[in-house]
Amino acid sequence: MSAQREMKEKNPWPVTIIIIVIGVIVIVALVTVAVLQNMPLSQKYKYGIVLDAGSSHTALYIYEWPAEKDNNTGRVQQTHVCKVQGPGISSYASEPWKAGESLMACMQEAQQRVPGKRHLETPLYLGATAGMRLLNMENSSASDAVFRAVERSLHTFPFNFQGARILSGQEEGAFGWVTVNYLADRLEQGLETTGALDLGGASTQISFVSSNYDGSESPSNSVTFRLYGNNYNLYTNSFLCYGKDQAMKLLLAQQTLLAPKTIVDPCFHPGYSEAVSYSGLYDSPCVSNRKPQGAPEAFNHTGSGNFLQCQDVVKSIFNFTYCKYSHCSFNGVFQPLLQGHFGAFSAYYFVMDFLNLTDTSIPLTKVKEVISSYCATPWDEVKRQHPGVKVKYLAEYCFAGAYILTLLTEGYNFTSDSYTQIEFIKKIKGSDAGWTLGYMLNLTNMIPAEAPDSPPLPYAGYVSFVTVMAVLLFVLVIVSTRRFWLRCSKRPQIV
Ligand SMILES: Nc1ccn([C@@H]2O[C@H](COP(=O)(O)OP(=O)(O)OP(=O)(O)O)[C@@H](O)[C@H]2O)c(=O)n1
Ligand SMILES: [Ca+2]
Repeated sequence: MSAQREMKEKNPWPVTIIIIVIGVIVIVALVTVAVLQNMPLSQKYKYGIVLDAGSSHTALYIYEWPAEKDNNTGRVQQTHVCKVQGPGISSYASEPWKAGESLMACMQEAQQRVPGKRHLETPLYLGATAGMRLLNMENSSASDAVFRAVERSLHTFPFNFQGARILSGQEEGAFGWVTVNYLADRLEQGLETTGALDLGGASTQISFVSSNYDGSESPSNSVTFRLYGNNYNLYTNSFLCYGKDQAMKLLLAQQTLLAPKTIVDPCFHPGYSEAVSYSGLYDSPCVSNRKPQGAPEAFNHTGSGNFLQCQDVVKSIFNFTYCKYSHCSFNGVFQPLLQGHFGAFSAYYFVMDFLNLTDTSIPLTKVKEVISSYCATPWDEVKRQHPGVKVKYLAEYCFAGAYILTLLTEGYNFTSDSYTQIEFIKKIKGSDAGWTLGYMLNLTNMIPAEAPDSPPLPYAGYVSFVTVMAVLLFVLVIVSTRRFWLRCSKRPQIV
């Protein structure tokens, strides 16, 4: 009996096995709890909706971001875009209710796309740009009526509607810059920023950071931001009437002064011929003061497809003669020296993409040759070659190509070297380049002024650290237990 007890007391294994089992259970429990407790929550998303009420069209964008990273560095991305059928809301000045009506289909789509339980908290914004700026200048009660109609429609949806308003040109430029740099991760990482070039239908914006610009020379062109702990002094300018459609009106108005009945336009294809009404041409404040006295009802707009002559006429809509600052772009507007990389979007992209000229390593001389050859192509042949493209766009790509080149090189002073720093873009990482994302990020305070604190270890590092430490601790306990038992078993037994 006493010999059996002795044997049991000298054999350490049963106790060691129990300790190992308990130890393994403790480690597994410890690591599991630590990992689960600190694991990013299962992906729940929040949403935001922005309606871009541009001069030529309206588009609805839905953005989403991980719910738990609300006020942090969580990636906000575009999940859906809906193109509103019909023209921009400013075109409904004479029947404002139609402006509200036009948004219904895209809004219904948004209602389907955003999960029902998020509807009430989802902010909805409508921002109008140059088309409404012009309508407001021309007839403010008509622009108010359009806004009332649009607001009435938007209020019928269950979202958190934050209002409809006209953005200033400065906001439009600055938020386009924020969008481009946010999407390319340049702000969070404090990298050198990319400039933004936006060509709309009625206005065009240029925004960039230049190290020789502190904002003092022309304060109205300066916007300052503090984002993720960095200060930015942004130069931005919006040229009202220098969007693609209004610039074309300036060009036509210029030419009708010389030939009021038939203009032979070098920026349109040979064989092109359209009747244009004077009232349609002069319906915008960009040109209304130039309407010739006793103009006929309509004029005949024909094309000759001559790129060099087209460039000359295009140049005539810019004023390069006066500048009260150290440097100017055009029309006496201050512009610091260009610096860095630029993203060019909206009509810059549509036009250059159509002309197969988005590659900016193509030398400017070659770019001119390509546009020149497109302009010289007879109109019938152009239509035959591009049956799927809207005829209005097709007719205007010759003018638009010449206009973009003139705006960039003569207007903003891009050289054959700095032209290569431009990238014609539509989307960045799946989200459209444009002012809407920057606008929403700003209004929802989603870009912090200071860089957020981050945990000392990334999640994977944290998990590895906890596991290694727990295993080490376990090995230590086992080794100590075995040593203890071995020592006990070697001690002389008192019988
Ligand atoms: N495939 C396309 C699509 C659009 N356009 C033209 O691109 C111009 C600008 O379009 P957009 O950037 O959508 O202008 P808006 O936002 O409507 O105008 P704004 O920003 O001035 O208010 C318009 O003249 C339109 O005719 C084009 O040439 N080819
Ligand atoms: Ca626009």
